Amino acid sequence: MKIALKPRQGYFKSVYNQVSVLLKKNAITTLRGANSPLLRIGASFGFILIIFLVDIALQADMADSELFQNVFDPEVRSLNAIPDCSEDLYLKNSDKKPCYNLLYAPQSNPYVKEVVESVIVSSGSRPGRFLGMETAAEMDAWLDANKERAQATVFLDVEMVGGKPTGIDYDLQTNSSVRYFKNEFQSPNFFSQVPVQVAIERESTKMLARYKYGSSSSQADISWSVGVNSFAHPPMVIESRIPEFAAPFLYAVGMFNFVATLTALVTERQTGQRQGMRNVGMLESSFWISWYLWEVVTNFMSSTFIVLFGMMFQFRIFLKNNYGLTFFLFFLFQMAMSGFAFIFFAFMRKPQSAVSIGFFVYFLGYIMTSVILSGWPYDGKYEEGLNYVFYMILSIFPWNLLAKGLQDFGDATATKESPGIRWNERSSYCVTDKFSDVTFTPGVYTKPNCSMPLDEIYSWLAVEMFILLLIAIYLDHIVPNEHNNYKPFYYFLDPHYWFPKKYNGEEHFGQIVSDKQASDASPGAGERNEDVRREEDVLADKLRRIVSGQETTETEDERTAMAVFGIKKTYASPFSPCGTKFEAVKGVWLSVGEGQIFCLLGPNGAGKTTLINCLTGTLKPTCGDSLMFGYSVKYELDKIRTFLGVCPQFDTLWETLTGREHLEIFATLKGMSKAEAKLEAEQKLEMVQLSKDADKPVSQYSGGMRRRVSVAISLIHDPSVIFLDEPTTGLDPVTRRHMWTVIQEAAKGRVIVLTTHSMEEADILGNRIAILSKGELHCIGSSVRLKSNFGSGYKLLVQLSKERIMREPTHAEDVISKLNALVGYQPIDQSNDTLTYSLSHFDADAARGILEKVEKAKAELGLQGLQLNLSSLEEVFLNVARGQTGAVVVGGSTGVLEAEG
Ligand SMILES: Nc1ncnc2c1ncn2[C@@H]1O[C@H](COP(=O)(O)OP(=O)(O)OP(=O)(O)O)[C@@H](O)[C@H]1O
Repeated sequence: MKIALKPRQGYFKSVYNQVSVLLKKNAITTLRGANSPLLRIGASFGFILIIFLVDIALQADMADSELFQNVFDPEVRSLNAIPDCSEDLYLKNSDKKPCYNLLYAPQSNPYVKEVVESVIVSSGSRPGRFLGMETAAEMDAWLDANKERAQATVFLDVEMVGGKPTGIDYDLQTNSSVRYFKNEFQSPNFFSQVPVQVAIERESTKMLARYKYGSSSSQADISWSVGVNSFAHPPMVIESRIPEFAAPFLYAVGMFNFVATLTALVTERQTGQRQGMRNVGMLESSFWISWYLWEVVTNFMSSTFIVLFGMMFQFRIFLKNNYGLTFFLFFLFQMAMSGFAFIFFAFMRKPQSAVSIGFFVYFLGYIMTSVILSGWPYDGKYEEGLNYVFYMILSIFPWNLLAKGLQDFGDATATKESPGIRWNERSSYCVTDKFSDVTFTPGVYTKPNCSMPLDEIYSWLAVEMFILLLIAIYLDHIVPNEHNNYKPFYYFLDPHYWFPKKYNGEEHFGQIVSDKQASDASPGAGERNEDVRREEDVLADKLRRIVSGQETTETEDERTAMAVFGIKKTYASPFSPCGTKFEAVKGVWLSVGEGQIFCLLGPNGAGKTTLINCLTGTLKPTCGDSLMFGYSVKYELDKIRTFLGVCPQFDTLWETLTGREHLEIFATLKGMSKAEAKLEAEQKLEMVQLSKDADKPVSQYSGGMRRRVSVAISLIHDPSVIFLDEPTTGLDPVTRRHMWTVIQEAAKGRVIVLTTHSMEEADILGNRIAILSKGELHCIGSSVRLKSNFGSGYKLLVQLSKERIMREPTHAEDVISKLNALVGYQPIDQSNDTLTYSLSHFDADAARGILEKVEKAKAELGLQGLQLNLSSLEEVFLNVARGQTGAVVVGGSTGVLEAEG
């Protein structure tokens, strides 16, 4: 029958209430958890501190240089000596051949030779370091063939008048490679060109003077000494190089939030918390909105702290640029990174991988940002050729935009006089035109040869943060989740996704009926236990009546408040459609009446949890469906969830939330108001005897206490159908008995499906019991019925009088023959004075009838005692479990749906 659904809140009200409570959950778990805000604030502070210290270290390093010191009397450097190409200039060629200080030409000219020899002597060089040639072309060819072997070349053209040299023209070429040695980049001009030039000029002049005035003339004695030094100067202002190295550190702050968000999301899914919330009716929109808003809150906080700490440490990029601009850059960057975290979430199964993913993303971003900081592709040429493609592609990654923004902020505050960027200049400061066309206004920062101004960066990041969220939601639908549920990639194109198809009972159940007919006709179908077969037939008849229109899903029928029609579940990897498939549940039919507790027993791996997951909508069954109070699980799950309570096999609780907070959150998700949720939490905590510990975090609960919280959650908001998957695991005997009372109380007017490995529990609680093994139901019925069908049934134990047997040796034979006549069988065992009769073929009434007959003859036969025993459920369970190997004892049957036991 269809039950009236509880009045539901409107969609927007539901979303509002659910989002509020989910935000509260996120706030509490973050505040109390390992990802405490202290860590996030600490990350902002820590990285800004690192930037500050690195800046100080760099400034100290620069301060050693003469440039940054007061120089009153600069040191004069003598330029007389030509440095040795190997020892002073470290000219190393790859083939390790000797190097030369100077190549000269023409070597056949005696005046040239004279000049060069004087150069060698005056500069104290080794003669082997000078190589003579004939022409300039010869020297060029030598240089081409001998890389990095010569420091300089000189071609001297000697003018001759009257057989005497009167003047010299010379061409000097020097090696212009800049080399790093002696801890600095050495200027080739200073180190080689000027000394060679000075030496050639000096010795040429001396040689010309000697020939003009005669070598003995005093006029030929020319003194020549050159030295260089810089101007005396005040120290140069040491400029901060923060913009050059801060980007990776500030990017790292954003990665903290990224990893924290990813870990929290994946943990929520892996532990089953997300599914648990879905089971009580959490809307997908509430889930995503709550996470998104939570990201807004945390990223707002984190960005504010970055800016505040930056200002506290007196960084010009935070002090001189508009605060709003720096804040927005970090905030929008972090929001876009949250979008990336949501995307990774769709693919991740283990929260531990979040850190590795974080490292990978950081490393990727680090490499990319190094390129961005070199100025490409956000320069004036961004529209040229392939540049535009890279411009677009690189802009997709938020870290590149962060690096560009930081670079602009840095450039705008490069010196103490730099004005920084003001709010209303966020677009105009960046000028694409070539430098020459740019108009500079004093006090206004202008960046020439620039594209992607801050305004555009914000737009890109803002669009990204929404688009990445949409992509993440889409991926969340199409990537198989932890239960292998997923939608086809084109799901949003299917009109039924937006406007659900009206569910047609006839069409839908018609398919199940024809599948049933086909399976009945298959070989081995007749070997099923008769009770199981009868259950199937009764339910299949009901379906046929629904299909033929004689009955509707709403037809009053208390015995089938919940009816399961041929549920099958096959597990197969969606990534390998050709892989092996495994049928965990092989077509189960069963019904549970209103007010009944239905116990589902079975060995490990029998398929109990899979069946329960199919019935609660956690798993999509491969075939079949189920009606709960007239509603189809396949088509009307959202309605069913309003009257469904689920206690999963494993507790899906948040370690940092208290028992009370759990109950309040789940009650609100189920649609209760704040005040109602509070009251409900109080009542349920009392019901499971947790009131005393209600305000302790779950991390301080024992296994049994956690189990009780899970049971309490399943009882919230008066559900009509409750699934309890091993609810009493880990409870002590006293608490377990109390829990049994709770379950029995809860069963009134409801349907309870319970799985347990405790036979005692099933015996006491179960109105009906079914044993599932290897995905198939092997028996179904009351405890008594199962015991008589699958156990050794009833046994009658008769105790004879010991004294009489001693006195009259024939007495025993006499009594046995009379008893045999009364019972109708021979005893199966006779030990001392006790006879055991097997009544395995008798049902409870017949066995009781025999007991009564023997009871009446008790005095006449002089019997000491009588006992009627029934085999235990454990024996039944073992028999059925063993029965899979062929030893099942199949008993007779009476009606299936009668209220037995
Ligand atoms: N996601 C899955 N993919 C593949 N096989 C699965 C999956 N989940 C369960 N199974 C398999 O289905 C079978 C039934 O598992 P299920 O958890 O339903 O058993 P169970 O009766 O609840 O066992 P237990 O008493 O140990 O809880 C097992 O063989 C299990 O290995």
